[in-house]
Amino acid sequence: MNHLDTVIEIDGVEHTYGTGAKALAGVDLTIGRGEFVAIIGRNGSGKTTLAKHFNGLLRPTNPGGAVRLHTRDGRTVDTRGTRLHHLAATVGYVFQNPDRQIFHDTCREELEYGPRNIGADPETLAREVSETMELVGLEGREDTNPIHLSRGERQRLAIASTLVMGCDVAVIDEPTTGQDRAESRKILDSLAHHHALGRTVVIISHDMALVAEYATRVIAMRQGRVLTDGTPAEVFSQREVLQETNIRPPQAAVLAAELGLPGVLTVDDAVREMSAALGGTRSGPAPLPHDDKVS
Ligand SMILES: Nc1ncnc2c1ncn2[C@@H]1O[C@H](COP(=O)(O)OP(=O)(O)OP(=O)(O)O)[C@@H](O)[C@H]1O
Repeated sequence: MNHLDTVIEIDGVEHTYGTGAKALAGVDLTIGRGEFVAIIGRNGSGKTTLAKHFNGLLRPTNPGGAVRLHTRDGRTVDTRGTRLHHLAATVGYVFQNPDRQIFHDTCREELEYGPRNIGADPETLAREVSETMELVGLEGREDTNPIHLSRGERQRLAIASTLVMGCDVAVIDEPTTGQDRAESRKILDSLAHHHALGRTVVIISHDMALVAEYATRVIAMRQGRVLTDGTPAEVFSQREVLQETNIRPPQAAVLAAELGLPGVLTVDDAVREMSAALGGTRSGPAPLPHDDKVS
């Protein structure tokens, strides 16, 4: 990836909390424009601490560590020494608990608040609010009080209130925790629509099936360092490496690997590959002959 494509640069970053807990033990990576990145790893491996460095919510605690953002207008800003609201124009952050960032009496006011503060004119504001409500599947709920939304809808509203700011990178900490399958999918679909507009998305997730389906890049963390980093296919094929951080690849991938079908990540991939292996069509699974051995 060339320098122009880079939007976030993490350079030798360590972070030790005041309690003495060393959450990041030396991280180097770059996030490129247009990536859909999933950060994975067991509890306490440093995912949230790393993600909070992306927009200056946390800063490196080692003098040699640096986080630099490359803005759309060609500037490079170091998060150390730059005020949070300047950094927020490039990287928006959605917290794990949506209720931490919902304050207004209607969804419309919730979405209008940020852009109005940075001087959006009424016409642009109205258009952006309506486009973003549609993007997250909440169209028609503009006048609803957020307390009447389900938890999943509030999560989508919190995401929308970040996306509406037009930042280059949206970082969402555990967007699907506590959501059922259908709602998790709606949340990830919203992020996929945003990504399709050319934006960069970074999620922290424990849901490997969704990570495999939506992310273009997976960064696995272990004990404050990057354990492995690559495409979902590359990362999830390293089963022994992932075991070091207690991550099990998506079940479809594990099953397919056991059946000798590498490169499978999702249930759809598995159906297609198994169907082909059994001599069926690519459009659906062939019936399994009774005496056929598939392993
Ligand atoms: N505010 C804090 N003060 C002190 N220690 C902290 C703080 N936040 C996190 N830690 C510690 O830093 C380490 C990394 O935590 P972090 O929350 O970044 O990990 P994580 O991978 O995001 O975990 P989880 O999946 O549970 O959210 C852990 O040992 C944690 O206890």
